[in-house]
Amino acid sequence: MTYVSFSKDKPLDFVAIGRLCIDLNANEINRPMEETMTFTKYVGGSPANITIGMSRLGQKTAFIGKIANDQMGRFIADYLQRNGIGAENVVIDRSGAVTGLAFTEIKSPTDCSILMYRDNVADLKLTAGEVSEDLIAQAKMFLISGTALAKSPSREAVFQALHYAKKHGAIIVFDLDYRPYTWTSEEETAVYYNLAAEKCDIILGTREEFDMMEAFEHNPDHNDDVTAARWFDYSAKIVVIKHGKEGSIAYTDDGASHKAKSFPAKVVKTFGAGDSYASGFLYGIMQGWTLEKSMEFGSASASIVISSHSCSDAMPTINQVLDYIESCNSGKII
Ligand SMILES: Nc1ncnc2c1ncn2[C@@H]1O[C@H](COP(=O)(O)OP(=O)(O)OP(=O)(O)O)[C@@H](O)[C@H]1O
Ligand SMILES: O=C(O)C[C@@H](O)[C@H](O)C(=O)CO
Repeated sequence: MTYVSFSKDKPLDFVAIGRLCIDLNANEINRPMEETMTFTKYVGGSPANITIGMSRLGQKTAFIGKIANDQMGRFIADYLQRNGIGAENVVIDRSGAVTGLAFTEIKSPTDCSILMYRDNVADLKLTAGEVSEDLIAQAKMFLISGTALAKSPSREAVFQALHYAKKHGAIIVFDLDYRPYTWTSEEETAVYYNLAAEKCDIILGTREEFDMMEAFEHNPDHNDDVTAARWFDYSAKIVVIKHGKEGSIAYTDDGASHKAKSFPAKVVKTFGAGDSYASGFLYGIMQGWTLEKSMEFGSASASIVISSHSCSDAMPTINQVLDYIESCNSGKII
């Protein structure tokens, strides 16, 4: 099934731009963070998680970003290298910026939150001049993540990268990834998200994220059909609206749509669902699978990750996802 056409002769399957951070996930779970004493450190950052997921699924990947010139930055660089993710355009900050931290609070399997330390972070200091056109020219698929639009110079770096991706015919994905604490106002967010989304072939977001983008639009019922239709007037070929445990719905520019259920999960934490869903879904689209099969693969990938303590480390292989789907369909996992 071909919803989007990839340039087969390009050497890289997937390149993303945005934040490389550190997740510090509480070890003492099912309690507030005030009572948490220890954390486990993982590489994090939504676009980084998605890239790690694509790499775990056997895709040739690379990342564009900026890391701190300290132990955390070197931890991230080493992890990318160990996971086969090209880091030639991961720039080391020299201004004394730090690594973004995401402390996760797991009060219960359904009550999780993230405390993000985002002041003076290296990832938002990537400049347009540091973005490699040559690297983006090699990518079949190029992903941007909304949080990178939150501040300059990262904002300009993303728009320059979008220009390169359009120029070189990459399929452009926008994972909305709205994190309010990184923005000054919903209006500012909506303006920049909409400007970026107009250039993208595939847009993935939650109902709430699309609601934020529709601050100046008329969609009082938060209707998914209305949301999707808007983007087919621009560059979009596929629009995916995620609804948590209720599943997801995807639309294509030929008027088709498909609703997918979520898979059963022994939920440890809810976050990481979106990143793993994205890597699984995008993997399916790259293989030429149908919406239905791609959404199934993404949904199963999400259930695996939310049943795990980490996001990045838990990103599954192809066989792990296929085994999970088979186990659910045969009733071994309910
Ligand atoms: N509790 C759950 N049980 C099973 N599957 C889930 C659950 N929550 C989410 N998912 C799966 O993950 C997909 C994406 O989840 P969600 O809609 O929460 O995205 P998100 O908010 O971007 O995720 P994140 O929490 O990582 O930011 C859903 O469409 C569903 O397939
Ligand atoms: O995206 C972030 O900065 C936080 C992530 O690293 C974390 O794993 C998460 O929230 C995944 O969605």
